[in-house]
Amino acid sequence: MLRVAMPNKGSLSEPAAEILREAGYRGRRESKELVVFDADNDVELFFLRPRDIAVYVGRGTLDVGITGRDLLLDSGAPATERMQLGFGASTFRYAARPGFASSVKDLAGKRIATSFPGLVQADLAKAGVEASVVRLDGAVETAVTLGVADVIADVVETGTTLRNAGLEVFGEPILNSEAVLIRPERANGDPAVDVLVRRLQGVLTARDYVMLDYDIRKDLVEKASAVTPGLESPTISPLHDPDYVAVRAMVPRRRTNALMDELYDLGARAILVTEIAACRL
Ligand SMILES: Nc1ncnc2c1ncn2[C@@H]1O[C@H](COP(=O)(O)OP(=O)(O)OP(=O)(O)O)[C@@H](O)[C@H]1O
Ligand SMILES: O=P(O)(O)OC[C@H]1O[C@H](OP(=O)(O)OP(=O)(O)O)[C@H](O)[C@@H]1O
Ligand SMILES: [Mg+2]
Repeated sequence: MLRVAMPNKGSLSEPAAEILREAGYRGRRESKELVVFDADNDVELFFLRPRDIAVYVGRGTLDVGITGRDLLLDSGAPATERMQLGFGASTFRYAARPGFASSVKDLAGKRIATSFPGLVQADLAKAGVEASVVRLDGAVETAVTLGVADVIADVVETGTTLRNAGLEVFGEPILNSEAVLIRPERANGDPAVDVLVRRLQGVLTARDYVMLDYDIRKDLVEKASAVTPGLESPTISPLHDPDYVAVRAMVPRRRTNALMDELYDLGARAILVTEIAACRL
């Protein structure tokens, strides 16, 4: 039985539940459910605090988990990334009142508030800077207003929270984070994990690609195939009219309209886009 750690709350919990559901696993019936047994897939899901997930997986108590890269690295737990999940993207950055500092080098002797002391200590050590780290549970942006710290280091997505607190980012981002699937560092190969990874990859592919179909004159098929090479190679099918063929290929969703324009200019007609519900590459 595969034992999976899932975030029970916070911004990663809904998209994490969603990607597992799309991959064919059972979800929670209500948000207070702590353990879900999915007999059909022989999987047990444990809903835990996002911050604790790397601890459980690092100890090998649970086989895999979904958490943020920032939480994984902050924990220092012996767990590693098995795959990126394409949601929960954010940066982890220093911020202060405008003009207070321009790089980590300016932080010597200063007080830095954060919920990620592990990440901050490591960044300060790398820069050879000595500063004091004030550990807070959340809403760290307010620490500067209240005089508890000079600087904060926190998760930034849109930057709205910082702006509202009158703060500005400075220096290089400490980390680019996103949701990741993690494994114990010393894990052995596990076929059940490989199945989970393949299923999740299928979901990501179905989200990122669409299926494109079109008809084109036979003499243009090489040119058209170069525009839509597909994953391996496009499917070319004969049509009743011997001068035409039908072409079918997966294309990146974000390029759909640009590719349709290009194909139309080339002479393709009956260009159709369809969603991919699921796939296994
Ligand atoms: N605004 C955000 N955008 C993207 N990811 C975020 C955002 N806020 C937090 N995260 C990510 O969520 C994870 C932290 O989860 P956690 O549940 O501790 O905090 P949260 O999502 O801020 O929820 P809350 O503070 O309401 O409990 C980290 O990996 C962090 O990068
Ligand atoms: O750049 P933004 O789009 O504004 O998002 C970033 C904010 O979101 C999270 O806070 P959350 O609302 O989870 O509160 P918290 O600080 O208590 O965790 C994070 O800690 C930042 O404060
Ligand atoms: Mg938060």
